[in-house]
Amino acid sequence: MDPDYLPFHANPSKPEFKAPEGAVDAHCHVFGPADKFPYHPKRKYTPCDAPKEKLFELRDYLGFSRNVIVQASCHGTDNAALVDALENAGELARGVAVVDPGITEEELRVMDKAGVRAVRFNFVKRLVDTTPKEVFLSIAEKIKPLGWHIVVYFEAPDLEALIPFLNELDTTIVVDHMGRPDVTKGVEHADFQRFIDFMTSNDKVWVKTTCPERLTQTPPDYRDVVPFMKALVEKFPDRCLWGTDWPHPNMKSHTPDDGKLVDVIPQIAPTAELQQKLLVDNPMRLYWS
Ligand SMILES: O=C(O)/C=C(\C=C(/O)C(=O)O)C(=O)O
Repeated sequence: MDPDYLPFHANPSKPEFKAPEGAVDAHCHVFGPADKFPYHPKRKYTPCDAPKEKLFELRDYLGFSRNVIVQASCHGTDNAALVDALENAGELARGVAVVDPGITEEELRVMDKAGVRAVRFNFVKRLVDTTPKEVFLSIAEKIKPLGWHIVVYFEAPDLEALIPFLNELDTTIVVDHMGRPDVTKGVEHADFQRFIDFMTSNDKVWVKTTCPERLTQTPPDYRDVVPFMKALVEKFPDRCLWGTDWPHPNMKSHTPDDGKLVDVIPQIAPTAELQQKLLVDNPMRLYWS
């Protein structure tokens, strides 16, 4: 593991918040173990091993029932660890893969059978090299027959330039980590309002109200991020997802306590109805329907 990154929390606290029956951790990863699922030679970071057994143990400990496991850049387009976890979890997990443009229909069918329901387009420059938009568009065409959607990961300054490309994608789009707003600018700043306007004018766009631990300027206090998460849940209650982002790769500021992340949920979704949509209805409609 890269020496300056922190491993995931060995003993997270038990959350005070009781998630509703069937709650879904809709953004998490499995890493390695490296001796069985090696990391990509062109990766930009090396995480600590974070195997499926630890993820499923955390799921149960936090009071959740299902996972949506997202391929991370450290495994590149080798989705073997992801597929292994999906096959082990059966109906309790779905996946988001990262694929090459040359992927075959048969390879896609195998992934779909395992539980993959989306591909991920990563635009975060510290994680991946630039992929030509034509390549992403060709992948978007290939997944259409399967009915998969597209998860996108970008940083707030990139949104304006990405909008024309995102508008070309005629499928559901799910934005990771709220498009990574700069929380020092406040909810009313033009940057976050641009994201809200983008979601308002495109009902195909969903958002993950995730990663206060990455966005906060006051770790491990996440109060500066809550207004952003809460605003999205209130404005788009039927198009929000929540996740732990376990095992929290590339964290340097602190080691997130997953139990404390769960306890942020009632601050952003203060009613049982909003919690049901955020944690059960929305992810079930998108990944298990
Ligand atoms: O885990 C996350 O979702 C966030 C990060 C990493 C990745 O998503 C990835 O490697 O694909 C990050 O911001 O470093």
